[in-house]
Amino acid sequence: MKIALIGYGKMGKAIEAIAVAKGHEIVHRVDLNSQHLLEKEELSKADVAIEFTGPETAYNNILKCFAANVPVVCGSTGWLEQLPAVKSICLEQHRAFLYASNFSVGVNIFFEINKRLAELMANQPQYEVKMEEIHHTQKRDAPSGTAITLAEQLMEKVRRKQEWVNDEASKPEQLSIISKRIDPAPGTHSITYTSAIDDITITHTAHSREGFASGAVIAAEWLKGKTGIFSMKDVLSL
Ligand SMILES: NC(=O)C1=CN([C@@H]2O[C@H](COP(=O)(O)OP(=O)(O)OC[C@H]3O[C@@H](n4cnc5c(N)ncnc54)[C@H](OP(=O)(O)O)[C@@H]3O)[C@@H](O)[C@H]2O)C=CC1
Ligand SMILES: O=C(O)C1=N[C@H](C(=O)O)C[C@H](O)C1
Repeated sequence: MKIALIGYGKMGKAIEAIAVAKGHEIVHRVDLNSQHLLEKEELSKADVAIEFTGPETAYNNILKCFAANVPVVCGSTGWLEQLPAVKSICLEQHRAFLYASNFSVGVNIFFEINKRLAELMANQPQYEVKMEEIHHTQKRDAPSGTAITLAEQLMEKVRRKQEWVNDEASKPEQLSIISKRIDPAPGTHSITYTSAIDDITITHTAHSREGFASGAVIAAEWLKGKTGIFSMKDVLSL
């Protein structure tokens, strides 16, 4: 498979190592100095694009992939307000798009555990709940995209929490997400339910970027030749 890597930083390089080891060809490595590779004629040489740049650039890069009719796997976080627009353009233009706030198999299983635990806690108001995420100091967005996904899943079930705040909660209906930036943490997410009697904590700790990168390559292999909007739940049949 011919892959265009849009974003050739920490993730782009980790994805390249795994893709090449699996026999894929990297046809473009796009960073800030090689924006011409996002032109239609260049991008359309790829079977699939994998986009890991950052919050300010993801939206335009995805639209460039749509313009070139290249399926796009996007892992950039911090741009979720533009996600509805991307989805409607994808459907209008019959393109292929797969977004995940976290591509690791472990975190996608953790998402399912989070939903089930939240379901069990829905009618247990004696438990207060809060979240914590820890990442390296180069991370530009807070809270992490993964933490936002976890918070949204939790609030869907635990209706006493109505909004997340990236701070200590000041109102009972707020869900606190505390963000810590400590090197070299690749990504740790915890959810803790606390009552007067006990605590329950679930934690996912990434040991490296390998899980995110290999999940993105699996997603790209899966997306090639498809049309529509997908998630890792589709890829992993969860
Ligand atoms: N969904 C997931 O599983 C994961 C998501 N992420 C997310 O992925 C994103 C990237 O993370 P990471 O690799 O650590 O970040 P880095 O800062 O290491 O890399 C970002 C790369 O994007 C490039 N870039 C910036 N702007 C553009 C642009 N307009 N077009 C093309 N390339 C551009 C940068 O180029 P230059 O070097 O020239 O500045 C750099 O190569 C973040 O949003 C992060 O949160 C990270 C890990 C896992
Ligand atoms: O920027 C990172 O590094 C990571 N970003 C993703 C996020 O915002 O959730 C996924 C992972 O935790 C690493």
